[in-house]
Amino acid sequence: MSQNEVVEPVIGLIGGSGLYDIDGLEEKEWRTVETPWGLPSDQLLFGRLDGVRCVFLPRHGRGHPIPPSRLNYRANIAAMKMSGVTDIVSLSAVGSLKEELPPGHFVIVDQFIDRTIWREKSFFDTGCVAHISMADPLCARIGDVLEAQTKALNIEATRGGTYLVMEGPQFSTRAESNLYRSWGCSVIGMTNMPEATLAREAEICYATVAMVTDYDCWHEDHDNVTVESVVKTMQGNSAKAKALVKAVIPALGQPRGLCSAGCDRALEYALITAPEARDPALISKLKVVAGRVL
Ligand SMILES: CSC[C@H]1O[C@H](OP(=O)(O)O)[C@H](O)[C@@H]1O
Ligand SMILES: Nc1ncnc2[nH]cnc12
Repeated sequence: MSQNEVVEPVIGLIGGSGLYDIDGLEEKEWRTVETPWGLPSDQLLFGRLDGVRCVFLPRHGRGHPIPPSRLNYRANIAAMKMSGVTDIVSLSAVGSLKEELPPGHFVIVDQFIDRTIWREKSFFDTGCVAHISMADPLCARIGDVLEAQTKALNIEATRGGTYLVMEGPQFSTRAESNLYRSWGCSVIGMTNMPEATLAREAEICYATVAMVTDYDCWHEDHDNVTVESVVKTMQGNSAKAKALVKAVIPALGQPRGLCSAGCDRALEYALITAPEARDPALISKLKVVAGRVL
């Protein structure tokens, strides 16, 4: 990868609760992509929007059969990488932890607090150890595009905010919800970690549009979150989300240089295992996500 390299972006879209397809895709084709970590949540939908190559994955599978803790996050991200994806936009339903972020509002998240405990969080393992930086876990370059396009479309959106990732599948207790509020978190959901970490390990730029569907369970003037309330609000959100996607893809899809935020070089100084101490079987799996540095 040279500093003068021209990248022809391929845009990955991960659709969350209530977002199971993309409007306006041409040359559409669902394809099975098998990875060294198994199968992703579903087939991937390949297509083009305004000539830009796109790959869509319904995070929980079509019909939403897979809960957050059982998603094969490694296969989902590896399948994106194997499909040539350079930039991922994650679309996620979230609860609001702040009065000023009402249902219908979008948050272009810039931080995470990861409270998940059951998930495989790295492609790397015994036989090849890597430590990437997660100081800035989301791609600010994609964030700039999302911010500009929400403004252009008059979508109420906030740039910046911390997404608390809980294990689920149960929603939070009120004490937990208030604890996360006291930590200054903006929104809560169950899926964006380890998705974002794995994207960074795979050197794919990743940004999240968190679409507020409810006030979780802390707000005295609002009912506690239910699946029904999430689905209902997402039905209202999905037209806006689809319009945003349609605007963002051509903006992100222009040929460019290396990512100004550096996500595409995340592994540059991350590997610590000496070549002679590496496990050949693991290295051969890792080639599809980290081949650039192996
Ligand atoms: C259906 S409510 C809970 C569910 O919705 C969110 O999913 P996603 O991030 O894929 O939109 C949340 O994280 C939970 O998985
Ligand atoms: N309140 C909430 N908690 C966790 N995940 C959510 N997804 C949508 N609303 C949520």
